[in-house]
Amino acid sequence: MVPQSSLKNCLQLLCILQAPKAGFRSTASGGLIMQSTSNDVYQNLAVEDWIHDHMNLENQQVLFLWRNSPAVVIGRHQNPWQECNLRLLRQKNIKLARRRSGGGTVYHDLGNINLTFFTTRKKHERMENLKLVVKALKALRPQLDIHVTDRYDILLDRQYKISGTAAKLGRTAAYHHCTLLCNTDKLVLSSVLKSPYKGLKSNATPSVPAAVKNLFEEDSSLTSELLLDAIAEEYAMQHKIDRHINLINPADETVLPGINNKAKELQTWEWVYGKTPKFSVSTHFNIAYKDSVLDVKVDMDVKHGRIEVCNIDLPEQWLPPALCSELVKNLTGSKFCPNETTVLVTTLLRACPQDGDLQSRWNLLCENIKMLM
Ligand SMILES: Nc1ncnc2c1ncn2[C@@H]1O[C@H](COP(=O)(O)OC(=O)CCCC[C@@H]2CCSS2)[C@@H](O)[C@H]1O
Repeated sequence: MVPQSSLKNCLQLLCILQAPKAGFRSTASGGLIMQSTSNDVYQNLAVEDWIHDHMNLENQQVLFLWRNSPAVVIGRHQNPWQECNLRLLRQKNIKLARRRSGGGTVYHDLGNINLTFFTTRKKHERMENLKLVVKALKALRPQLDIHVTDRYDILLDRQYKISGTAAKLGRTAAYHHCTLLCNTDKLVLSSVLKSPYKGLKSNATPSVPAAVKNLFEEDSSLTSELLLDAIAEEYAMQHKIDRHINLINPADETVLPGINNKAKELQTWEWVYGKTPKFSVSTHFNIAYKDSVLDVKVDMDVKHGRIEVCNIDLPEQWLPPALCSELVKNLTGSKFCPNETTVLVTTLLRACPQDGDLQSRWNLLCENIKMLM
């Protein structure tokens, strides 16, 4: 049985969210605080998209609070191969998401909170939002030494980053979102945000690495819940609204029509990898086989995540040139992706003479090529 009060809240939220954009009727309040019931990064980014696309923010600003299970979130114009260790992400089951705002790459887990401030484009004010966060933290723990930098990071003790910022400015609506490190796994953070890929050239936005710290390290009585409540309270006070946090389920199509399609789109390979700005890989690797060591040179141009031009340079006596050019031909046009390459090389190998020695060489070569991806 749903309690009467939460049913009422849910209906109120439904009315507010679904009021038609043009004829939106403002409530008496000038703002709304929402918190996601989901820890899925794609669903939460989809809520951001939904609010940005559907809500009239003219008389009503929104603060959206959310947390994710382990995920790496890259900026809109970034290259995931350049920014993180994709193999480690796959091994550790850490999701990779591309957001719609620009800027660098961050790591999320349940020890990190995310805050999204929605306003009209005209009222977009990153510094004000960050000052609000600092004020809330100071109200909670006055001894904290925290301040906002001119690149909109929040620093602890003048040197450790505890929050990173990015923004999306639409035609009329805008949002500013930021992280806040409370108790994130720093070992995982630093290991996943290290790229092992060599010889990569691109014009994609690079991240700006920083020394990070958790607020919990400074004061072990701090929890994500305490921080969220303190920020909601400060937001409510400054916007003169009810401090009630409206829970929102990002899978609920009755409240957020079309949300599931938005979440699906954010998970597609075409969005996450395919939106990577054009880049090139120019590298070489050694293959040790029997008594010799072979040097293999590989050059690739990758556009929309697909191999556009491919060159593999290796001695003729090691692999029949026809086979090498068949590999190059098949790689061209395919996704720069180890799974797709596995399927492709397995199919090619089936059509090959059943020669054990040749197969071993082929496997070694293909494994090394997959390691570049
Ligand atoms: N969670 C988190 N919070 C703060 N700083 C982080 C975090 N994860 C990594 N880092 C550090 O920031 C740099 C990248 O800094 P850089 O300045 O390049 O990028 C950012 O800060 C982007 C912030 C995006 C915020 C969005 C809000 C909701 S969805 S993601 C990285 O190399 C680490 O050193």
